[in-house]
Amino acid sequence: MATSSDLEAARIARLPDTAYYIPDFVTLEEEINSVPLPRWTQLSHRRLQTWPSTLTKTNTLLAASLPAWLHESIVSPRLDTLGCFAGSPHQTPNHVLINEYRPGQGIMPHEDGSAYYPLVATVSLGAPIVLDLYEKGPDNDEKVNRNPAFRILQEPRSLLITTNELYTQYLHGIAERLTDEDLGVDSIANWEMLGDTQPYRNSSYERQTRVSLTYRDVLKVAKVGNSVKFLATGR
Ligand SMILES: O=C(O)CCC(=O)C(=O)O
Ligand SMILES: [Fe+2]
Repeated sequence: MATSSDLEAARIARLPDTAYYIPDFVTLEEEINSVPLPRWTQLSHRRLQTWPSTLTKTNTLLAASLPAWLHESIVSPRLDTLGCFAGSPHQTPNHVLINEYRPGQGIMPHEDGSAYYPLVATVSLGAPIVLDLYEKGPDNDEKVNRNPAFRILQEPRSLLITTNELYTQYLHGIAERLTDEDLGVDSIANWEMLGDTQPYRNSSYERQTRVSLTYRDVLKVAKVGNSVKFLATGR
């Protein structure tokens, strides 16, 4: 079982502090069983699920448990064993965003911001994808460069953790492309840590549908009465 010393061994040494990459974090069987329930919000560039609910305008989570298939299933206990949320206020994730990217879809460079403890744990399912990291601009909200400062290849079934300065000082995004190119030891920060470099022998691959489960700890949680809960969840 993965423990906190495994986390140290998984640090991506070529990146600013701090990112961790663990290939084969979930098994093929677990991957197949973790296909999310149909609760998608269609965005223009991808589909999104937010569990247990979207945050309020003041970035507050209305207290509610994550559904069992997200929280009691394999992933959360494994994250707890790794100890990655040990320093966060609730010591365990309380919020999960699930993104689906079809070929050609992506997510604009952005930062996840101060609503969350500065750590995101991302489980990738279905297909590989490249995550681009950009340095922040002088006004702290625009990317400096058109080109990413770093690129991380996320294999299906892998876990990627981004935290500390990498969370606060960089933007991250996924390019809207049909093919990820220029894949190799020079351009991919976690190349030596990949479970399988075979698919990238030709230094590129055609995108297929990829799903990401991004686990976070929302700092502000409000206990709510039943009436408010009803409004928030529609149940
Ligand atoms: O799909 C990913 O790996 C990144 C998703 C992301 O940046 C987000 O949901 O904030
Ligand atoms: Fe993000």
